[in-house]
Amino acid sequence: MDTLVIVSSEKVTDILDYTILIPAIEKSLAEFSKRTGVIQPVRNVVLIPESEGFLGCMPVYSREDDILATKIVSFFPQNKDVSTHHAVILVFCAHTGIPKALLDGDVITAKRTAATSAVATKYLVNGKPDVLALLGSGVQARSHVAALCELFTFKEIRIWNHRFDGAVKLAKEIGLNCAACRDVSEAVKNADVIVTVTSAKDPVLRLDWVKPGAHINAVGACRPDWSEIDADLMKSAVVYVDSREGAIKESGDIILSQAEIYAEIGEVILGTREAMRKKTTVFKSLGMAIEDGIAAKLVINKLGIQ
Ligand SMILES: NC(=O)C1=CN([C@@H]2O[C@H](COP(=O)(O)OP(=O)(O)OC[C@H]3O[C@@H](n4cnc5c(N)ncnc54)[C@H](O)[C@@H]3O)[C@@H](O)[C@H]2O)C=CC1
Ligand SMILES: O=C([O-])C1=[NH+]CCC1
Repeated sequence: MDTLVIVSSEKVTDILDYTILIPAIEKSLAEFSKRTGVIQPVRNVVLIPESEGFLGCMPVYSREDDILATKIVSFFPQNKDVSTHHAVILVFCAHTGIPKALLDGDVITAKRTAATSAVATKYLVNGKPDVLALLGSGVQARSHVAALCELFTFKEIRIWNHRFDGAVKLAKEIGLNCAACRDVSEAVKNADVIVTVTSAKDPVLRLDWVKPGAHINAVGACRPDWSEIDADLMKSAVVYVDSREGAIKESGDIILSQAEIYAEIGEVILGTREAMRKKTTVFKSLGMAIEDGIAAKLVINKLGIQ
């Protein structure tokens, strides 16, 4: 085996800028929805009952992008002093199958998920958004603020968390235009963009709290029996997903509510499905291996890894 290069989270952080990541993710979402050059099975998951978590394996091949890679990601929701998600991404030569690089996947997972929501918001938000509401105050909440602020200038950012001190801490980090809220209804009132990034297994966001025409990035609840969004909201919104196949197998928000999927976000980017900006829209994100593969490729290209 040729030398396998190990890429640390520090290196990934240095290289992976949203200005390059967001357009690359946009292109890869479109590529995925063309159904021609990307082979990506639905995540294979081993459940770990003791910790109510899982280990997921996410392989992908993209002919167009010359990517052969797999992410392995763990989710231990009860972790207290360490992160709840950990990941590595193994990149292979797409022509020989020789392993090339092993990258830390924590930062890539945080940034590519937020970049994906930023792309979905760009296509689905109704006009220029002033108010952003985040439900959850962990890793993804932080990366979502950074990615969304790359594309939009919010007058107000509101944070709710099931533990109020988490919301207060994040609000202080973000600064002046940001407030911690004690209730979800207060956080999302008149919000133009809402991001749900919690480890909740039951709905935290309800239909009657959401402004008609708002755009919601529903990022948590990645198991078929978990949900973050109540069924009435799911059924009344226009629902977009990253992958139809993934959503009908993994998303409790969709399975439990029986909401209809209108389109993949890649189809909107391709122009084959409409962006219903004036309606309330939900982008249900589960996370795709092609997002990890593209992000990993940006990093290894920059490092000159052949
Ligand atoms: N769609 C995607 O591509 C990805 C989705 N995720 C999901 O996003 C969510 C957030 O991930 P991270 O920020 O990395 O996790 P984190 O552990 O850093 O943050 C989780 C947040 O949820 C809150 N929380 C925990 N239990 C809760 C409950 N029962 N009800 C309400 N809030 C609760 C925590 O206080 C914390 O603010 C998770 O559901 C995770 O699985 C994570 C990575 C990728
Ligand atoms: O795509 C991803 O890496 C994940 N989605 C849900 C948990 C981790």
